[in-house]
Amino acid sequence: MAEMLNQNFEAVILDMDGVITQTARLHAKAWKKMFDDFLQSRDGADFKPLNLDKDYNTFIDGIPRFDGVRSFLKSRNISLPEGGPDEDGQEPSVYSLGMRKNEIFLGLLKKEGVHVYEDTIQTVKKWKKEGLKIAVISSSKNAEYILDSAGVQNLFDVRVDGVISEKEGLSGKPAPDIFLEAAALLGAAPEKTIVVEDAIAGIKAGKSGGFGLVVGVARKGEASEMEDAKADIVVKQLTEIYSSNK
Ligand SMILES: O=P(O)(O)OC[C@H]1O[C@@H](O)[C@H](O)[C@@H](O)[C@@H]1O
Repeated sequence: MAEMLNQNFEAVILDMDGVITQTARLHAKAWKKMFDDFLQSRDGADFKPLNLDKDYNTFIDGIPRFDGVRSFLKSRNISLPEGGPDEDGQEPSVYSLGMRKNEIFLGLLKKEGVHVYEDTIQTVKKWKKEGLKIAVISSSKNAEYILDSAGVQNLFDVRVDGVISEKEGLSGKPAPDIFLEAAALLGAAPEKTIVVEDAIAGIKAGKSGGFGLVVGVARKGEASEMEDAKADIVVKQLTEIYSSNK
């Protein structure tokens, strides 16, 4: 592994939820609660609940909020209106379901707080000392708030999140746009840049963007799906990567 990193990389771009902060689990919990409530009210007691391993990882994880709603509904052949901030909120729509999920997510964040993964913080500090430029990216519109709450905002030279992506018209993962934008802002060529991801959509985005190394972080042992998505290396913790970048 050290050999693979011995290639004079200039920069690292890390995903936030699940790589830097322990918030991926809260997103998953909020999505499940929102969709299970919706499916139950639509289909009654026999409803087929959202399966976190299959449905969440395949259709929702890592992608922008309303893309996640659309993608899961499509997987169940459910069609809903788009809706929007001006609707009365009574009828389910892509917008109202997405906003309901965010309400549940923010409630969980408030209750549980934001915690970081120490292996990531330690590794980022080491990379910074070695002279690598570091960016954080996230599909989430809550990224700035989460990084601030965790007190780690200053570790990163650049941030491209869900709010910025919308403003700039960037396509969501698995499109590579968010990573390419972060690399451009860092002034680093993609082939000289490492991408660190925990979601399959993010690994696919890193690969299609032509990044020099795509690292999958499989904290719960989901390594084989990451290998299938062509991650260059898969680790359980970032401290497994020991590079002097020389
Ligand atoms: O709804 P938000 O906070 O803008 O986040 C969108 C997505 O952000 C990603 O980082 C998460 O992995 C997804 O689960 C989440 O749905």
